[in-house]
Amino acid sequence: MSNQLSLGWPAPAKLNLFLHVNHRREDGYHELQTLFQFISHGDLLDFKVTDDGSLKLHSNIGNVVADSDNLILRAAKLLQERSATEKGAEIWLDKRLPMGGGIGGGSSDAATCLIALNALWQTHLNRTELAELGLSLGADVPVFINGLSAFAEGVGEKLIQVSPKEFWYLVLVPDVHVSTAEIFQDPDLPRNTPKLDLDSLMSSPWKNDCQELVVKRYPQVAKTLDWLIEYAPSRMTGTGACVFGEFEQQQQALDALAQLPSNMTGFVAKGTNISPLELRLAQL
Ligand SMILES: C[C@@](CO)(OP(=O)(O)O)[C@H](O)COP(=O)(O)OP(=O)(O)OC[C@H]1O[C@@H](n2ccc(N)nc2=O)[C@H](O)[C@@H]1O
Ligand SMILES: Nc1ncnc2c1ncn2[C@@H]1O[C@H](COP(=O)(O)OP(=O)(O)O)[C@@H](O)[C@H]1O
Repeated sequence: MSNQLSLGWPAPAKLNLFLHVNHRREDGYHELQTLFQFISHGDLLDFKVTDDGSLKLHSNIGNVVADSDNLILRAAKLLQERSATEKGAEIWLDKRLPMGGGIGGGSSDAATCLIALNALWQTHLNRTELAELGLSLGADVPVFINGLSAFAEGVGEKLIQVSPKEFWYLVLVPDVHVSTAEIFQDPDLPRNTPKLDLDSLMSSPWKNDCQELVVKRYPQVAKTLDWLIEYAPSRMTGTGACVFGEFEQQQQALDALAQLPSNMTGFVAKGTNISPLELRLAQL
């Protein structure tokens, strides 16, 4: 595989179909219960394996963040260290997902990088080992490595496979950045939703415990959600700012998108319980 281009590795976004905050731990992190589903919209990565150990990232939007902070380069470096491979890579990122919107673009890029380079470098780590590496980069990385929609507990690392209905979603992207750390530090965040068993959670109405607070703090999120809720059952994903409405048919979601005021942005995507990354991996 050396020095060959390997094109079209998807890094799909995720939605948190529900998100419950159960408890703040001694270390400040929060115990969550959440349901992750992938959607058919994401970033795309291309790779060229090199023999000199160097790592280089190019992107359609220039510097995504400083190289030392970029989750793609951090993931590649971790895999090099863990496997002691002497190989390197040139990586091209086609960034399509909004950053910091609660749809997991950075985490998904990191997961795709780990899965793709593990295959291309032939470093032979298994999924559990890759998920462990990924967790050190972010709480949402393991679910992207696993590649299956999942119910998650802990800080997101304890995963149980589930298959929620694959709706069509209209995802709206409010023009505001919501910091995950800031929301989890806010004294007004409710953090006492009782832990429930999976069957009860799947059959109760789904909610996001961060939504009320984010809506209160960020009028742009409130306005966007108010608009969307007229068209479909709608909620916020993660700690925001993105919100999603669920539709039975693609056309219904597209019709709503066509009505979107010019000062709002969004896209239509399908919920998918198997990550598009799995399908790409199977093509090798
Ligand atoms: C809550 C979720 C749900 O998907 O939100 P989104 O980021 O997707 O919006 C994620 O698990 C977020 O994971 P991730 O984005 O990796 O969070 P991190 O960077 O690890 O955490 C940022 C900060 O948020 C707080 N934090 C994060 C996760 C958690 N379970 N409890 C916390 O208290 C911590 O203060 C941490 O320093
Ligand atoms: N490759 C990357 N893509 C996006 N964000 C990245 C990347 N590498 C590092 N980051 C940083 O991670 C933060 C969270 O990214 P992202 O996963 O998009 O947010 P969220 O989890 O809220 O959807 C960004 O604000 C950015 O500073």
